[in-house]
Amino acid sequence: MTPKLFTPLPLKGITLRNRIAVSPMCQYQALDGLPTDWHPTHYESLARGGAGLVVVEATGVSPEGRITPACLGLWSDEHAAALKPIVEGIRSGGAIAGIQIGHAGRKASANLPWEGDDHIPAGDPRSWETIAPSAVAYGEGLPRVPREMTKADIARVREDFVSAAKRARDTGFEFLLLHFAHGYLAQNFLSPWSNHRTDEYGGSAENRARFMLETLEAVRSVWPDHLPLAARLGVIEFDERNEETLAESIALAKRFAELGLDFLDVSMSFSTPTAKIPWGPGQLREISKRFLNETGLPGSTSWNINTPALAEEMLQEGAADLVMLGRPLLANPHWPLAAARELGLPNPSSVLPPSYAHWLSRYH
Ligand SMILES: O=c1ccc2cccc(O)c2o1
Repeated sequence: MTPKLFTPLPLKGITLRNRIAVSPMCQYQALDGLPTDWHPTHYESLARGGAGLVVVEATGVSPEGRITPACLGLWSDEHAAALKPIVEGIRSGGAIAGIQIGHAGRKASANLPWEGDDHIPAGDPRSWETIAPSAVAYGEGLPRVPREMTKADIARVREDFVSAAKRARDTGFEFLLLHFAHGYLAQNFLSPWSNHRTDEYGGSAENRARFMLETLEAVRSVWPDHLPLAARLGVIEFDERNEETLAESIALAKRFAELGLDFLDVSMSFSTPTAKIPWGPGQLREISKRFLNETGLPGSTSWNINTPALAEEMLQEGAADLVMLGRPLLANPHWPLAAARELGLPNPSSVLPPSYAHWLSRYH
């Protein structure tokens, strides 16, 4: 029988050829938000390696929304045009082209992970002002206190998401993933760790979710109905209020579905350096299963899904409809071939393009 990992996944008007997605992974190779020679090769090789969906990395909806100065951006028509060859390369490799758009909030203006993974000092010409719901720093290597956002800031950033979504649409991306996780701006609004506002954007769960709800609704109005609109949501902080946070997140995901969200990627919140994250194989498996069961949304999850067998188990038990893989695909862009062989897919090399597959099935 065909392993579920290699069955197609219809999502609105598109169909993924299998359940393997390249999770958005920052490459830190951009210049002023524009792709360099690195990006087309990186993304096309992953598509040619057999993944069903390739999601381009966290892309800033504005210059100050980037995590680092080397992150991609989608704040101008020039940026959109520069991403077009990457869309075409992913498609020519046989995969669906997706993109994650976001704003880094209080984690913005940072050095590359291998160059400190910390805030660029305020006096450094490479740095920029960071903004967030409240003037509360993340801590540890990201100690800068962000400027509290005004209502005008909130409206501007929401419109930046809408503009980036329109550009992603017009550039040919067919899967849009809103970055509502990992301690970035949208998560900064949702989390009590970072949101101490006393206006309608702070306090209750409803108020803390307002930025996400308003942004989702605004993006939905410009994202084509026949294309899947997705969100990566940080559903748990791994702090003292996990059950409360999970209940709030499930209620929020149901509201997302009412507003037209088509797909949910279950991830972590990363709002505090004190989080006690239970690192390990399939660490979000049970949480993701609960989310998909209780919300009725199709979805995915990630984080240490590090073997084909684990990926297949998670799909079979309904913990995910799609697995978002990061490091396994960095280690081996042809991971789908290894998985096809391990899971016993008939003619496993068929997951690769004919120029590779033909020879892999001959001479033995
Ligand atoms: O969304 C993101 C973007 C960058 C990033 C980098 C390291 C670990 C992560 O979880 C990340 O998540």
